[in-house]
Amino acid sequence: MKNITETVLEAERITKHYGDEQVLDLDHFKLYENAFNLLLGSNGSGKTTLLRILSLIDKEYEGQLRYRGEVINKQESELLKLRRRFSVIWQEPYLYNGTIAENIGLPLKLRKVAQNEINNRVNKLASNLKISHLLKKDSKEISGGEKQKVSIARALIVEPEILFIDEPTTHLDYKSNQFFNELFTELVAEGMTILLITHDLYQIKYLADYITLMESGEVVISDIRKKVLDKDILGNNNIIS
Ligand SMILES: Nc1ncnc2c1ncn2[C@@H]1O[C@H](COP(=O)(O)OP(=O)(O)OP(=O)(O)O)[C@@H](O)[C@H]1O
Repeated sequence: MKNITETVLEAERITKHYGDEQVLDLDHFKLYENAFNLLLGSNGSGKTTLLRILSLIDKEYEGQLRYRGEVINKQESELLKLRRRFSVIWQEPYLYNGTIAENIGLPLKLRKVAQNEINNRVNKLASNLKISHLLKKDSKEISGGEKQKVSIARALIVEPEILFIDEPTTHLDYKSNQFFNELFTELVAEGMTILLITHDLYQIKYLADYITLMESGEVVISDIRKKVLDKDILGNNNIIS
């Protein structure tokens, strides 16, 4: 059993409102370093809302976040520095106008990496992800599943310290799902921290190191996989698809 001890991100007493409606009321949330962290909960329980806050995309909340023990300052320049260490893969992939190669290389371009190095890294990653045949295509010319693979490549190209993934498997076939499950597991073994929102039974039963279960904007269970599964939460069919 893996030793899960170091937290890389922590959220303390976070609340979030949309208008008058309170959608998050979290006492504490911990993201464990070098671990496969899963976030579970039924539709509307607040998972994506929490992911947007932890990945520093949404700063309209009350409470505080800590990165490696230090309180995160909400100043834009500070947030940008940290955001550059994170990547997010969304449930609905969004590609920009241009070729697939340009889409995958964009985060490196924004980080002012030289074009020949961008080309080399894009080619290598595309080959690893078995999407080299898509590189010259226009972003409007590919299927939903292919778009999701490209958005995964765009997230991985910067070799993020933390990878946030919001249910990426909707558009993927069985084999592609297996492929990415193996890939994400390897990335964690190599030192990446992953936070994955999922309803997928296989990922819950076999891939998770640490599981947090949300209900109505609150964390109701938070523990290592074995202890959570011992509580038999999977009987709640709103958690798994
Ligand atoms: N932009 C928004 N404006 C108003 N309410 C919102 C907005 N985004 C989310 N909500 C509400 O916040 C609550 C939490 O939504 P969230 O998307 O975080 O849930 P979730 O657990 O990710 O759900 P799902 O499994 O369906 O993706 C829901 O009640 C939702 O209706």
